[in-house]
Amino acid sequence: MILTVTPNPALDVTWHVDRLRVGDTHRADAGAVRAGGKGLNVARVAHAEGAAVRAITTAGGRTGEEFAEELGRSGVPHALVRVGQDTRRSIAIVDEALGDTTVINERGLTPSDQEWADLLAAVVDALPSARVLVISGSLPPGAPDGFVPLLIAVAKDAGLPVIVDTSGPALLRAADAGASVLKPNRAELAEATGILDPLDGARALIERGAELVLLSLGAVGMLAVTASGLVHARLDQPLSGNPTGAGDAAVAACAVLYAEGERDPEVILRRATAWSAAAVLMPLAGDISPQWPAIAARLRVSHPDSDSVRKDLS
Ligand SMILES: O=P(O)(O)OC[C@@]1(O)O[C@H](CO)[C@@H](O)[C@@H]1O
Repeated sequence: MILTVTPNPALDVTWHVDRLRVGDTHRADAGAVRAGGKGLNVARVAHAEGAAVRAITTAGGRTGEEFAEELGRSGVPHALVRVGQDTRRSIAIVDEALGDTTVINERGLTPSDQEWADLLAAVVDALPSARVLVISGSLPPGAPDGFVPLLIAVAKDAGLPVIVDTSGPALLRAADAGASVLKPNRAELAEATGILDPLDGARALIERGAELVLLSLGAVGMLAVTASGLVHARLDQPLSGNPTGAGDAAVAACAVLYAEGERDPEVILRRATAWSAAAVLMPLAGDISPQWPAIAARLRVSHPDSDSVRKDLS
């Protein structure tokens, strides 16, 4: 079973508009509302692809009620820790003309010390039936610095690999704690490490203790960086659509393969890049197109040296 934990879930609202103009008034059909947050999207995608999953997260207030109802309807196996604060919202506005998406993420409200302890206990309870732990998404303001390292430690003690997709200082802490896989995008990597060169940034995470860094690069595809080398995968032609949740689909692919015992970075990178691109074709985060095997067949995969990667990324 793939166990996901989302410390800062969101009620996702997605609007589709013909053309987004800053400062203008727009009319849209009723927005689609989903129980979101990165770990929820990972669980949805893996569940839809037939994997056994369990999504653990918090829910509170009126938004939390709506979140819990939608999650119940989705059929994704889950456990909710009830908290006193309202679940935050995340707004995605898809510009149909540009094929681009603007996202506003509320920062989220801080759970109490007891609620953090309840969330940790829910994860610890589920660990015995898990084959991989996924920690995904931002942390709410005021989150304890030690929360992500503690989750990694308990999972590693139980013999499980841990995949982490987070941002800010938590990304560095996850590397220091020896996460098996980290999946930053270019901006998150530069912000967390303070290193502008993406290759040097990814290698800094490996030196700190991560085994594999999957660096998502948008239209340029994805890079797998390990202590022993580099693999690059990209599509022959980038796809346009809604990229929200594309990174979560990559994490889902990685989690499914890790749960099956796969550890080859190239195999993982191929599936992650294909699922990520297949997510862009779907209107809502948390879904991937059933066309993903055809997309996988269009991948160009290489084992480049550092200089040619840098040229590609400049
Ligand atoms: O604030 P975070 O946790 O970084 O991102 C939250 C979020 O934008 O990410 C998902 C898409 O990846 C959405 O479902 C979700 O609401």
